[in-house]
Amino acid sequence: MTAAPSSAPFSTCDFCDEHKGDMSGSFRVLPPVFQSFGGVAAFAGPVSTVKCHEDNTQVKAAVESPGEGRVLVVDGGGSLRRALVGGNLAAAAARNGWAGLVVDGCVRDVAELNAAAVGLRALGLMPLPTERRGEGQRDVAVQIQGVWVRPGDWLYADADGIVVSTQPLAA
Ligand SMILES: O=C([O-])CC(=O)C(=O)O
Repeated sequence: MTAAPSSAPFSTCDFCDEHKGDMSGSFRVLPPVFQSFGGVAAFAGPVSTVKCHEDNTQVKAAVESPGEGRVLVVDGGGSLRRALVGGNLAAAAARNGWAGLVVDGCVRDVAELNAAAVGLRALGLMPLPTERRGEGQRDVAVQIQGVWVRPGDWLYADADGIVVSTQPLAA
């Protein structure tokens, strides 16, 4: 049993203790390449996805729509060349009830991100924004750092890491 941070209602370490023998693929762990931004340290919820490449049109549309406690997983292909989320989109995500965002790509406006009441993980900071060309896909299965994540999966992020499950996990 691992002590959870006082504010987190769950522990990814505890989930891993319980599910480390899972060979079904139902329980997955993302590689430890994400940095934590955003004003909420731990977050969880059902997954919605965006798949895009250096174009955040669909990310903007998603965070400007009701989040209903979900986590937006953005497959940006790991690109370090453009920021897919900045202060405005993080604030919109918080305002519209998204629990958090996991971005396989970069973000910008670090001070504004950290002031937003939303969880956020991303590969790093990059001040250059995208060009919005209207491209990208919504709610398709994506691969994040080689791990499949599907709309309707459950995602849990805390200070130790990020896990994904086809079923909600009991804290
Ligand atoms: O609008 C963008 O492309 C990203 C950004 O800077 C913001 O969210 O504030």
